[in-house]
Amino acid sequence: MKMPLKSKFAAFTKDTAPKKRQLWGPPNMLVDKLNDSELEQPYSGQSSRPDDHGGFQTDLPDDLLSETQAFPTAASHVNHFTYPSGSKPLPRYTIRRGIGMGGFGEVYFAVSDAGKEVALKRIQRNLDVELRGVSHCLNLKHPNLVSLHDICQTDADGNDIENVVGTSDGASQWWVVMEYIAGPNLREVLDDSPNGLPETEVRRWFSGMAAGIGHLHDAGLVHRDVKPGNVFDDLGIVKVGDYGLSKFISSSHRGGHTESVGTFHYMAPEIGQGQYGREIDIYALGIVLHELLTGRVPFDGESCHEIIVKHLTAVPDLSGVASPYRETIAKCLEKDPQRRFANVGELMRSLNFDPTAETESRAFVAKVSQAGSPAGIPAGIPAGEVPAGEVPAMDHGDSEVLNATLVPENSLNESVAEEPLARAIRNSIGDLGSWWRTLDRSPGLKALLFTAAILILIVNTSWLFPLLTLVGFVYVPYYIVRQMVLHVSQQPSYAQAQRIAGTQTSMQHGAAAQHGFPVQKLNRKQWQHNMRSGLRAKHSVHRLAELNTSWVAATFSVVVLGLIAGVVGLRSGPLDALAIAPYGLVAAMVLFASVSLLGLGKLWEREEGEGLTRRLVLAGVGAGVGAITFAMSDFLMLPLSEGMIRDVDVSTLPQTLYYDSTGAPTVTALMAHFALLFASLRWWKTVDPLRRTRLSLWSVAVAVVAEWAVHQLLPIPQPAGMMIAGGTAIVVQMSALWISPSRTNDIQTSGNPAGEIPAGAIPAGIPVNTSKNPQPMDPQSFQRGAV
Ligand SMILES: Nc1ncnc2c1ncn2[C@@H]1O[C@H](COP(=O)(O)OP(=O)(O)OP(=O)(O)O)[C@@H](O)[C@H]1O
Repeated sequence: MKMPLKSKFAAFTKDTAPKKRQLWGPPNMLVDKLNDSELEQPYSGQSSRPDDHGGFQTDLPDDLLSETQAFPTAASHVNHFTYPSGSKPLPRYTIRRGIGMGGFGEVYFAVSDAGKEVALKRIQRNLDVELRGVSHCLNLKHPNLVSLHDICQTDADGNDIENVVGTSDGASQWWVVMEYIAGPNLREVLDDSPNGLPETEVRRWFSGMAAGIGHLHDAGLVHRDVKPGNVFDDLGIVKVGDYGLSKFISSSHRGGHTESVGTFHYMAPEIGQGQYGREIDIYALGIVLHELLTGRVPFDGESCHEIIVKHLTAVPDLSGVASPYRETIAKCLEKDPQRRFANVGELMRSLNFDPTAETESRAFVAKVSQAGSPAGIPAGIPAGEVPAGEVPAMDHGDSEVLNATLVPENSLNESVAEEPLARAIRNSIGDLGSWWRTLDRSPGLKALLFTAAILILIVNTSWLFPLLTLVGFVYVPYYIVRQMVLHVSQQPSYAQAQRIAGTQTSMQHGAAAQHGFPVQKLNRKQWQHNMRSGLRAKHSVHRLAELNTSWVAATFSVVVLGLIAGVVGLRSGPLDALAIAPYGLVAAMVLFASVSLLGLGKLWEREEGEGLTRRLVLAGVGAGVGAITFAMSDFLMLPLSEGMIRDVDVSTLPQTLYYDSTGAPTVTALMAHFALLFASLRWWKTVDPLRRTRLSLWSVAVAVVAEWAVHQLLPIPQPAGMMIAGGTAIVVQMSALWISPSRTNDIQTSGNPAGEIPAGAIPAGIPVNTSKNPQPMDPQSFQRGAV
């Protein structure tokens, strides 16, 4: 049974977690509640252990627990804060209380020596912090962003470390000093509203989020962790927090970050491919909008794997969402990042947000309604009156430069960037659509305008149609070639990019590794299962480009094999057209068969497939090969009877239907022969990107033996038949896409041919899925066991 999101979070936060709203409120009140005498009790020495529910029990007194417990995510495997109230682990700041714990570490409420209230985030686990570019984040100012004040490093004794650039050693400690937000976060608000929020509230939260995230994008940053838990209500102003951090913490250490199951629900499909463009934020915004409206996320499941697969493959059910939210969410949740909104402004325009109504998202107003004014100037405030320091010192040109420098991991994404003309057309159509929707005219007048526009188009078809056809003739080949070139340039990293569902594995590995457990490898079936999800999610343009690449490779392979066969076969004897022609015929047949099989393989790579249907289709391909063989031999005037039928007495052949009086096969015999040959072999396995090795000589041998067997029933000239069968098996394997299991790292490749996980490789308590039909592991039980 599916667990509602709220319960899922509740399961993680467990019943030990108090309503977090109790923790919020005016800070002074909180400080009062948590008086120092209570808080100064030493935290160390308190034991924690897994309880029956997968949460934790603690020996801390209940009343203290109710105020100070760390709880918010599954990552809360440490259930008490390191620093008690009154301590000064960071010079100039005194900790008042712990607020909560997330994927990166603990968050404290603290007060500076001068009395400024701040939130201190202690980055745990000796993470590498790359400070290059952090200053840019620190200097961002926007009403809808939680301000980052500083990032500091202290040594083991709590002293400032002067030279902060670099990575932390074991003894030093990183701290993020940020604006303290007293209000609730959106996760808590949504947990209290299982059916979603009223529309006005939806608009307030969403426009504030969009404004903050839009500003980040303009500054060349991608948030990467947009989720309700990172959005706060600060006295009516919506603020987005936790930005930038994931960028500056070395990716090799993000295991903890992904431990929170909540994150999976907002994870764009391309993240598994290492793409971190701003489109992932647009995707997450779409998910949050759905949740704001309905109280549910569009993709939920029993396990993180199920959720990821849904992100990759499922079409969201938006039937319960009213227009225009439905269309907007659908576009945000497009699997292909290029089909989503190009930017946050476009997203907001699709919702017809009335800029004047969203007072909380004033910066967004500034951006949308005062296009051209510096981003971040609240609407209604003349630029000249903006307080000093409120205007970010960058323009859009700077943003582009920053994009290039701050989002380097997204090279894959950059290279498949939408074709400029297509983007311009798409944007224009989008703009036209939103203009039409916002056009303040009566329905009658709108209908009249619409009819007039159609009429104008019809009247002008005489020149419009040829013009568009001409443009199409130029543009379509250009588009395909562009995609091919871009795709081919990405081919070397393809196997790596296919680690989509491997994200789950990485997450499990990350969690296991963090707890010091040996990392478990997947068995072959599990690996294939995960990889197949990635293949399924591939965009059809990429599929087409791959197919083109394979076809080109097949042509080269055929030429090379043909030359080799020719050199070997014609090394002695006359070198005339009649001698060369049979090799040409065989090469042409191998090419035709390979091209057809590669095409089918591309169609079938998404599924394990149903054998019988595929064999029937293959029989059709074989019949085609036979027919063309006959036609070509006729055209080249190659006798099919001469010396090539072996082991067969011509008089025994069924002449009326299959063979003529000389024993030469008719077109029917050739068609039947190849139909039988193609249907008898599982060619889809031979061209499967997930096959065991790129070129299996065993498959080639099987094809040749099968040809020999069919030849015993329906003889054809040999060794031409065997050359066609064997040659096809070689060419398709050489040219079909192959994802190397060893390059993807996740599979157990050696020492265990059966692919089973060896007993004892996994510590007790971590569930191991060894079933024949691998089911994804449940992150909750995983973490329960792991901790
Ligand atoms: N600036 C802040 N002011 C007040 N509370 C904050 C602030 N930043 C974070 N918190 C709270 O601290 C707790 C931990 O936050 P943190 O961002 O570390 O974790 P998270 O968002 O739950 O997980 P992750 O780090 O994986 O995004 C949460 O309850 C969050 O609401």
